[in-house]
Amino acid sequence: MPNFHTKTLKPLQYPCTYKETTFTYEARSKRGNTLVMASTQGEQVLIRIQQKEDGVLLVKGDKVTRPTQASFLQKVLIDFRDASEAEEIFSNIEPKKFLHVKHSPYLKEIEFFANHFDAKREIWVEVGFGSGRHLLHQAKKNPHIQFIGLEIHKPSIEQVLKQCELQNIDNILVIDYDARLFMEFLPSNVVGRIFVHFPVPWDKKPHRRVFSAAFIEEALRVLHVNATLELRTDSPLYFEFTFSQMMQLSKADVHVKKNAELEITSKYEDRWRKMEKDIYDVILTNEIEAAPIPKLGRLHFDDGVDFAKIRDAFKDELLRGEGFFVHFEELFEIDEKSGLIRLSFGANERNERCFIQIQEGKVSYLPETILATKSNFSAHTLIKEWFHGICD
Ligand SMILES: C[S@@+](CC[C@H](N)C(=O)[O-])C[C@H]1O[C@@H](n2cnc3c(N)ncnc32)[C@H](O)[C@@H]1O
Repeated sequence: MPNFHTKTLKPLQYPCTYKETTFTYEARSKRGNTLVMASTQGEQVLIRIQQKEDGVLLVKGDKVTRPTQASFLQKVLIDFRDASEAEEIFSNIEPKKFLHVKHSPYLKEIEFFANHFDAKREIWVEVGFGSGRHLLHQAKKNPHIQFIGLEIHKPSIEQVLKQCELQNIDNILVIDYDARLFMEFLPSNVVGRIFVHFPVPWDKKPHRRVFSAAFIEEALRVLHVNATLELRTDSPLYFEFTFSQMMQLSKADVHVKKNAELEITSKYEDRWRKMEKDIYDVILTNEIEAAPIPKLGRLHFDDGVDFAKIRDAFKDELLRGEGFFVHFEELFEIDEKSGLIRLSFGANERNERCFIQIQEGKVSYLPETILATKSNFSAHTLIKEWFHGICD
């Protein structure tokens, strides 16, 4: 992440503009950290100034506001450095130092699936596509199918997008998102096949596996009748675990194969075969048409709150619910009536890091794009109760 270190920053008068960047306000926390709200070319960026033990200030972009291009963050930091006449001790904010996943029309953000994705043709999903050999092979062989590739490893994403470009493959959408939570974003009965090939076995921490009762339930909802959820693994423990999860369904059509050949083998499969390991397939066929679900909206607050009351009651606090949590991390004050709360919340597997902005009593999330997934909604309800507990 771009950042610079300095011993001094000249205070700015807010709001002010320097070159193409506008600095709107500054907010301070009791821990001695500062946030500066900046915007450039229509993008909002929060700058975080952290007081280090040796008196040095670390200035960087806050992770919560992610501009669409890393270069915007660099620009804002350069303008802030110059506007506040900072003398850098260390810096890596000059352009061209950061590599990021290349822009591609096939790389999508979760917002796309929440608000714009229209399932016009049958969808096949591959979870954790890795080198992408299987995904690319299937996409070339089935041009009438819309593929969605889920992966959390950036170099693998980069590699598959490059192959799509080189091989003119236009029926794969790629998303950097945890597969355990992704299915919630798909409509019911639109998917023909879900491939989970050689998932990380997590033999010592089975709760981290992609497969769980909740994952199977969501997978069955998105699969159309006669469509399949397919696990391929070299781990006997993963195989037994998945099979027993499927056997807990009240009715299930499950097929099991050992050492079946596929048309294409992945890098992992090649490795296990060389080691003469057994390979297991577990294939669950969906037999039930699921009810449609509404599109996921965004979370928002209807009621106002009193910032001074919240500020006086605030402490670093962790609240837990079933499968979700809310962590109120730090409160920043802009003035008597306005401030920001930095928090993380949502599913235990994948949480949102964001701010709650309170300005003249009005409450909103920053960024505004927090989606009402099941876990986020439960956490949001807990946040509202917490506000009511303090303000009522
Ligand atoms: C062992 S590799 C297998 C890759 C590929 N399927 C193959 O057969 O070669 C597992 C892959 O799953 C990805 N992965 C792990 N957990 C994931 C999750 N929760 N959601 C999406 N992808 C995940 C990893 O980044 C990794 O690329």
